[in-house]
Amino acid sequence: MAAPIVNAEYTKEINKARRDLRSIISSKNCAPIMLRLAWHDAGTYDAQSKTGGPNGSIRNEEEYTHGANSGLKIALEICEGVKAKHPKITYADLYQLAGVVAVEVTGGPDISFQPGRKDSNVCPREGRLPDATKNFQHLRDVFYRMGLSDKDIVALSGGHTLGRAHPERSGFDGPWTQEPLKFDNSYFVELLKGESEGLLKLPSDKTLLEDPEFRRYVDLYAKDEDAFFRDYAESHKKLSELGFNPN
Ligand code: HEM
Ligand SMILES: N=NC(=O)c1ccncc1
Repeated sequence: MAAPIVNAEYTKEINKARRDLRSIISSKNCAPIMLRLAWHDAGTYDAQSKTGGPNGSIRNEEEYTHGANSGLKIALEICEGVKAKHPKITYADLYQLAGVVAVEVTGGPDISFQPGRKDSNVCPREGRLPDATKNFQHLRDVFYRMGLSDKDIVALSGGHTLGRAHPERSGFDGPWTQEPLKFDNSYFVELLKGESEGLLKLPSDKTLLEDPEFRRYVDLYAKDEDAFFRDYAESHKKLSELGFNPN
């Protein structure tokens, strides 16, 4: 499929869709699942083969039925309503815009959004997203494959400041923080606190404490929310533009 021409008309549609997404995500309290959707569309990227990535392919049943994507059809259906109002916007741009708005409306950092992603119906094989039961080596294997760094891995894991796990989706249960609709550095504060009644820590979260390079960033972000916001915004933008060269 061709990349959209990002002219004044397309930019106007993006701005209208951004306003619609702000209203919908705020009123439905669905920021967490919208952020997860954006991350799952982008997180399939393979830098070596230049396949996968933020291209809207997750809208296809072949991909949204992957185990790691369990529950995401809810977010896809919400996006369909916005797509119907703004048909010229690609799914690839729409999902990444939803992710940026989800962070914004929950009090997180502003993430600059560059439109122009093209859609693809080529679905990557299952298994490109990280496995919550595995450790720091697995995280490096998956994120390095995308072309991301240790700092990106820790900063982006801070996305778990939002939302919760659902037993029927992943087998895990519960929120990571006391305020799962507030984007802040509490994921890292809780990580350093250790086990807390009712709060979740995945094995893939706890592994960030075990590796000295990861641990350095956990300590920084728990202490300095501005540093977390700065690095998160940079890493989120990188993730949302994997394989995409804005003109
Ligand atoms: C580092 C590797 C990661 C692993 C292994 C992982 C794993 C998981 C799992 C198992 C869930 C629970 C799904 C459910 O039961 O609903 C989840 C939820 C979530 N993840 Fe991740 N995740 C990772 C990274 C990320 C990243 C990079 C982001 C975004 C920047 C993110 C954002 C979210 C959000 C917002 C939720 C909550 C969704 C909801 O409330 O419906 N995760 N993650
Ligand atoms: N954010 N990541 C996820 O939701 C997830 C990733 C991998 N497997 C299950 C769920």
